[in-house]
Amino acid sequence: MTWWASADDDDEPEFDESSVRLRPNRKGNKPRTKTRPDHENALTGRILSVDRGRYTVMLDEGLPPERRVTAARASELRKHAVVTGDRVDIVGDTTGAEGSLARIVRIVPRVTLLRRSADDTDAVERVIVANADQMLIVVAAANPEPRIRLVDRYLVAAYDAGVSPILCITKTDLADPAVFLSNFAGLDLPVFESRDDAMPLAEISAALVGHDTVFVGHSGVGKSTLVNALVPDAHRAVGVVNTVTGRGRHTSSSTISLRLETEAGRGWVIDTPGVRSFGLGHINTDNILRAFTDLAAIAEKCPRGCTHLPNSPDCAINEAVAAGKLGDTGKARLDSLQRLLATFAAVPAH
Ligand SMILES: Nc1nc2c(ncn2[C@@H]2O[C@H](COP(=O)(O)OP(=O)(O)OP(=O)(O)O)[C@@H](O)[C@H]2O)c(=O)[nH]1
Ligand SMILES: [Zn+2]
Repeated sequence: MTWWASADDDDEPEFDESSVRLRPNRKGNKPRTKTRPDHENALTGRILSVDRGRYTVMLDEGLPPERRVTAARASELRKHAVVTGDRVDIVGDTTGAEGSLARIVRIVPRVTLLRRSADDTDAVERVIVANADQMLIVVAAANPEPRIRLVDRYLVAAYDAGVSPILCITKTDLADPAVFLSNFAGLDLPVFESRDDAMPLAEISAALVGHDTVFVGHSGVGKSTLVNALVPDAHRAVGVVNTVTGRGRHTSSSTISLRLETEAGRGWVIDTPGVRSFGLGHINTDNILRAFTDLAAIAEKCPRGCTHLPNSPDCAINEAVAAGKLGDTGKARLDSLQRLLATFAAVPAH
């Protein structure tokens, strides 16, 4: 379905994206505007960054080459979050000239939507990134100490959003990450180990080509170091965005899309310096199980409402593992699943 705003909206005043709040558990974020297919001249592009109501849009390839256009939401879209990674149609002044401002009149239906609650009890949710298909979770082997629970939260958020997680453990020069990594042995989780004097850039790049990968991780884990090594002009790109929007240096705390260029192809790195953890108030546990395809098939034989936790009566997965049917791998998988489900179960009801 296509959603259009009216053609004659005035540009909206500045609007702080962080204050856009959505009702919980709503599927997607579809603007409820009337269908107005009168934007035949609309150009489609991708939101690279958002800064207080101004969006930097990179037009699709084939359109004026990689033109970056500053745009604002048409008024009928103003209650709907438009976020980094969104694909949008824009009209009006799409020249990208200094001081020009185009209007966003349509959000192309999203493939994925990464959301978080402000905290676990928050009844509202925030949209972080649209259309990412991978999440690179960056943790340090030490300084700061890695936290299993935080990684679990990222994993739960990724599985819920239908985004494939990848783990990158940095600062392996400071500590051996083997014990920490053993916690994730049961997962289908590619793992990269990195130290700043020997970063596996070719391997990480290869995993990112052809994907939109959102990087998450606490401040200080070496995320910027990694992003700058992967995308050498990352700093320049940030500078360009700031110049175009004419705003200060606040983009360092916002989500930004950076183009990854490699000999093997291109991809997108979506840096999220401001997102430190994901509240899980909006999560649907079924989505966590769905990420464990092997176990999900067995869970079809579970009783209705089965939590699949260790004390769950007649749980088919627990029974299969206890009977040794899935071997050691199955046991590790179940341990991982149960830890993630417990992460969610620990969330207070609201
Ligand atoms: N020992 C060691 N230090 C590292 C490594 N990678 C990054 N660092 C250092 O860790 C500190 C934090 O690195 P950043 O890249 O700024 O980390 P960040 O996660 O982007 O943190 P913010 O910039 O605060 O968001 C810096 O002093 C880096 O030099 C590593 O592999 N080993
Ligand atoms: Zn079960």
